[in-house]
Amino acid sequence: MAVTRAQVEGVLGAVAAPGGGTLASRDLVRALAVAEGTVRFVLEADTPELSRALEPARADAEARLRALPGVDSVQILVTTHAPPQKDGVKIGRHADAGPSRPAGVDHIIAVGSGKGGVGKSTVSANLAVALARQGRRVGLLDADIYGPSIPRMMGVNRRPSSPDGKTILPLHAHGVTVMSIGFMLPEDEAVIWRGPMLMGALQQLMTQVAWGDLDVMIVDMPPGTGDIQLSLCQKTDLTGAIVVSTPQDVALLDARKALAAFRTLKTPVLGLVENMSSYICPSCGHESHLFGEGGVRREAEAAGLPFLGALPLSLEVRVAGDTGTPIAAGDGPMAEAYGTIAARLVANGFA
Ligand SMILES: Nc1ncnc2c1ncn2[C@@H]1O[C@H](COP(=O)(O)OP(=O)(O)OP(=O)(O)O)[C@@H](O)[C@H]1O
Repeated sequence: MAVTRAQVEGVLGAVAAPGGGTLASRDLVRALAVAEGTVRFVLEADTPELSRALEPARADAEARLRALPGVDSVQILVTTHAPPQKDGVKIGRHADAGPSRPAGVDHIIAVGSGKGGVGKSTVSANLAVALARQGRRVGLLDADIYGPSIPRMMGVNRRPSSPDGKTILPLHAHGVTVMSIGFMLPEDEAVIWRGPMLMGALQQLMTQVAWGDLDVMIVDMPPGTGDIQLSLCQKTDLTGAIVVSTPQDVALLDARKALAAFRTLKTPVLGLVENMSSYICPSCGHESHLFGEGGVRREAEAAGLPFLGALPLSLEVRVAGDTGTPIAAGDGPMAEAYGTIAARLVANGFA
C-alpha cells in the first residue's frame, strides 16, 4: 500500500524537536514530497546550533518513516539559514562582488514555482531541448536541491568527471549541456548539508563547470521562495525568471508568492506558464479542465506579465520525462507548444 502524506505528517508531528515541541509544531519541515515510496523533505534550522542539535530528531524521523509500510527510501536534508553578514566584511570575496554569470554565458533564465510538483523541472528540460532545436547553444542547470529530477528527465545519470580536479565537465543530452546538483549528492542517502554548504555547491555548479559558450542557461530552481532561491537570485546575474503554475487555486496562491519574491529581488519575470492546464482524452478527444480553466493566464494579466503558454496534462509527457527523452525532442502538439514558447523567448532577445 502506498504511503500517504497524512501518514508522513503524523510521524513528523510525533518526532520531538530539540528544545521542545515536534518537528511539525516547530515548523521546521520544508518541501515535503511523498511519491512512489520515497519521502523527501528538508529540516530548516535558523542557527547552526539548532541544525547540529537536530541530528537525533533527523535520525528518529528517518527510522520511523522507514518503518511505515510502503516507504522504500527516506531523504532528509538539514539546512541552516546563512548567518547574517556584518556590513563591509565579506570573507573570501571582494566587498563589491555583485551578481555574476559564468564567462561565455549570454543569458540565464531561472524557472521557478511557488508550489512543488507543478512541472517546473518538466518545463525546464523541455524548454532547454526546444531552444536547442532552434539552434541555440543551451545549458541546463538543475539547482533543485530538494528533488533533482533533471538527470532522469534528460536520460543522463553518469557522474561528471573532473580531470584536473578543479573544473567539472558537464554532460550532454538532446543537444543540451547538462549539470545537476543531483550528480553531487550520494544516491539514496540522507544528506546533511548546511545552507551555506548548499549555496557553495550551487555556486560551484555555476562557476566551476566548463559550460563553454552558451546563448542561454536554464536554471531549474528549487520550488518555493526560501533562502536558497533568494541567494541564487542575488548571486546570479539573471536575465529573468519564468514562473510555472497549474491553474489550481492553491498553486496560484503560491505562484503569487513566487512573483512577489522575484519582484522584491528585482528579478524581471519573463512570463508565466500554465502546466497541466487541461486533459485531452486520448480516445475521444474531449478536453477537461481538471484543475480549473485559464487561472494562470488571468494571473498573468492581473500582474501585467506575459503569458507564455498553456501546456496540457498528457500521459506522454510523464512517460517521456520518466524515460529520459523529453517530449520536446520529438514531434507532435506538445513539442510544438514548447517550440512556440522557445521561439518567443528567442524573438524577445532573452535566449
Ligand atoms: N503536462 C504534464 N502532463 C503529465 N505529466 C506531467 C506534466 N508536467 C509534469 N508532469 C509530471 O508530473 C511530475 C512532477 O513534475 P516535475 O518534476 O516537473 O515538477 P516540479 O515542479 O519540478 O516538482 P519538484 O517540486 O519536485 O521540483 C513528473 O512525474 C512529471 O513527469
